[in-house]
Amino acid sequence: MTAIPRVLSIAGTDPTGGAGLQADLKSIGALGGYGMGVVTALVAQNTCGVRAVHVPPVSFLAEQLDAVSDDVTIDAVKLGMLHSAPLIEVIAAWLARVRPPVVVLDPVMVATSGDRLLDAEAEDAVRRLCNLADLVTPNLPELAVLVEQEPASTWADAIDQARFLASSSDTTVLLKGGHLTGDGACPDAIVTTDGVHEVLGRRVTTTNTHGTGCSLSSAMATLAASGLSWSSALDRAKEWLTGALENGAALDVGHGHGPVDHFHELRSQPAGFDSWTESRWAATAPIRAAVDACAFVVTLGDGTLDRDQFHWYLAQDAYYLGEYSHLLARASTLAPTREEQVFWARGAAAALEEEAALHRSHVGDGPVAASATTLAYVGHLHATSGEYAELVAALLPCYWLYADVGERLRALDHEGHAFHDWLGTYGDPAFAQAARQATAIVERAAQEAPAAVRQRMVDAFDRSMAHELAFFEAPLNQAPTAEKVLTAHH
Ligand SMILES: Nc1ncnc2c1ncn2[C@@H]1O[C@H](COP(=O)(O)OP(=O)(O)OP(=O)(O)O)[C@@H](O)[C@H]1O
Ligand SMILES: Cc1ncc(COP(=O)(O)O)c(N)n1
Repeated sequence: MTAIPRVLSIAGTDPTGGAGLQADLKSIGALGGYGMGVVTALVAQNTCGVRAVHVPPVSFLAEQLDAVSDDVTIDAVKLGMLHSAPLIEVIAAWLARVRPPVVVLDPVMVATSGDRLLDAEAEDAVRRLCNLADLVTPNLPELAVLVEQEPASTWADAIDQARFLASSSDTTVLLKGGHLTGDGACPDAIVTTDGVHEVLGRRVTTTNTHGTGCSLSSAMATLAASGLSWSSALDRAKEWLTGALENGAALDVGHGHGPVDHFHELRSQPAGFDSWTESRWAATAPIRAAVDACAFVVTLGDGTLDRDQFHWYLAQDAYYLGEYSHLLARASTLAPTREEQVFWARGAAAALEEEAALHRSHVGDGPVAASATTLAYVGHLHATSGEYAELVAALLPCYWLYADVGERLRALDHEGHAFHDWLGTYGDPAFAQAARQATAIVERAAQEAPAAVRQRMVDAFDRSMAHELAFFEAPLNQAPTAEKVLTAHH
């Protein structure tokens, strides 16, 4: 597998670019993949509806599929509009032969406009195809057809149906709550026979919903091919898609159900937008440079670090993570939305698991004597914990800096490296995603905060950055220079 996953969409077309193959290629690109496309059906449609469908001969579908797989290694496949049973048979035979490592099936049946995109007689063939897919992404009416039941009217019923499909087709189901009506939530979930990973999401008030299902499924295929688990892929895809829905109307495309903005994350911020997190990141560049240059990080990277000093650092890290978990749980308690509550609670659980793993692997059972440096960092975090915005600003550097430094350390790893077992744990895409989410939460909090709170956030963030530097310097027992770096900068 390459760093840039090669993702093939097998789908119908939408000449207005909001759904089908065109939406898939944009989604794959937006999430960092290389997109390829095989056309099942040419659809004359726009944001108002479908006008006509032209299906090339089935033999031509087979020729397109072979043209791709004879030449290119495919890391993931997304299946969208399949039109009819003969096409599905060709695709099933090709899948069985080529066996791409990731297969996502979006069982497209009816467009948002109400037009059929799948022959009614082909439903059985789609049911059988579910067995060949690693992930199936039905909306509620499609799920009902697949399990041959009435459409679920509650989320709990929908989860039961998804569990039934996961079990009967031996697959994983991404259950989508877009068709549920009700409060401000718009939940999705990864459902397996073993459990449910829910992503609550917020419902966007917009008519730009054309192609959301296509976009989500191809995003999932791309993220899975990048190494994310289905749960982590959904966390990331949902955040991206919600932003795409929020920005869709500004595209001003069509008069019906317009498209979402797949590339919203790449666009420059509107004039006058001042990113709080970016400005703190830039302002603390001297501290980040000092972290990169400090002897601990340098010798960990080149493998010459003293083992005792490494173990001392890990023990401090274990102590820190125990306390950090408490503060993440506190952020969850103070969070203004369910989504943020869940994010911090998951972070708290992950920090505890990491602490336990460190004890098992390197630290042992006994209590850790926290150093003055560690206590100072933890004390600072506690001091910010009276107010949500301030606390999350203080918590962010641990996520962001660790992901940032980890990426560079990971690049130095190789089989014979003295710290191979440790460096290999850096660069986890799920952690990078959590760091991005934490950054987005802090950005929102900063945008909404009154000036005085914003100022306290600056202080909280910058001090945490300085404590991070001191933490990295402590194992080699250098005098902490964090204070100096900060003072010199201000
Ligand atoms: N108004 C909305 N606000 C936020 N998320 C939404 C909204 N509508 C749909 N979604 C999300 O979009 C994705 C697609 O969901 P949906 O249930 O609409 O599937 P679909 O019907 O297959 O989509 P399509 O509109 O392409 O047919 C899901 O992640 C869902 O939660
Ligand atoms: C080729 C094609 N594939 C899928 C959809 C479903 O998307 P939506 O339900 O948003 O119209 C579509 N309209 N066209």
